[in-house]
Amino acid sequence: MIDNYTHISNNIIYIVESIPGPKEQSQEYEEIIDNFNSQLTNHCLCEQYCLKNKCQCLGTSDSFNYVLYNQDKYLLQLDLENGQFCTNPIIECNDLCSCSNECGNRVVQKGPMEGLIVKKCSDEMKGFGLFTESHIPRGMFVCEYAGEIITKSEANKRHQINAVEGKMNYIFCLQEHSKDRMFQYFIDPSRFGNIGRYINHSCEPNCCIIPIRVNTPIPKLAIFSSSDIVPNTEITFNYGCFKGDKILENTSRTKCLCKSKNCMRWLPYHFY
Ligand SMILES: C[S@@+](CC[C@H](N)C(=O)[O-])C[C@H]1O[C@@H](n2cnc3c(N)ncnc32)[C@H](O)[C@@H]1O
Repeated sequence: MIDNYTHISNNIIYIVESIPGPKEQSQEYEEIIDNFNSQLTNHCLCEQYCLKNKCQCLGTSDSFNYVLYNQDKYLLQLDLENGQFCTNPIIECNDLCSCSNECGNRVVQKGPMEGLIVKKCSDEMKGFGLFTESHIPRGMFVCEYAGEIITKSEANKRHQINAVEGKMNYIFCLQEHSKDRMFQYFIDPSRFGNIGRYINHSCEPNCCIIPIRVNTPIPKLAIFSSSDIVPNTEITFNYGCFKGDKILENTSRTKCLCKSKNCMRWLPYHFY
């Protein structure tokens, strides 16, 4: 993966992809390590480009995951019936696939888009934010939200420490539902992270997070534009994208400064 970005602060270590958090004696941690080190067995035998209905990787969704935009740029496929992004699980072609590196089912694995910059937000309380210098069409892969993959108990511990020390919270919890099971992944880019760690919340965001699998069973938290974005705009997503988020007014909560018309006033709060 190519990623030419760096951090503005020397205290944060730049990683291009998520890595396991510090060693722990727990079954949950062992599962993280097992999954991190395993290769998805699913792979295709396509020649050069993958074809719908023939490709094993696309076989899990009944359409292409991405559509060609221009040259070698691809956009996330929209569900034509409702105009939303498809919610099928997305698996990209991987190291075991026989298709070429130019196959259109390889997007997130190629790294973040160019033209992203980190700068102070006009509202100082928000700290830094991620901005785009170029136009972004709807459905474009912006970057991953990469950090340490940690257990639920480590996430809770770090969350409490952040609250006591008045530090910003960077932990993102992804919940995936499969039949009657629920899977949770906790990603913390506060110490080890990529450019995605600077993305602020908005109640009317221009991006969304979509879990995408490449080589391993652990999904990448991929940030895609959910609308066309003009140059010099701040990149945002809604931090509270799952049921169970409570919009309670509470003095310990962070006031939302997104300034959107439908602002919910507080940052979403997850009970893990
Ligand atoms: C993932 S970080 C985003 C980058 C961060 N602003 C920085 O300076 O590094 C999340 C933290 O940024 C701040 N933040 C993000 N969105 C915000 C918003 N809409 N209003 C106020 N603070 C926000 C909160 O402190 C939150 O815990």
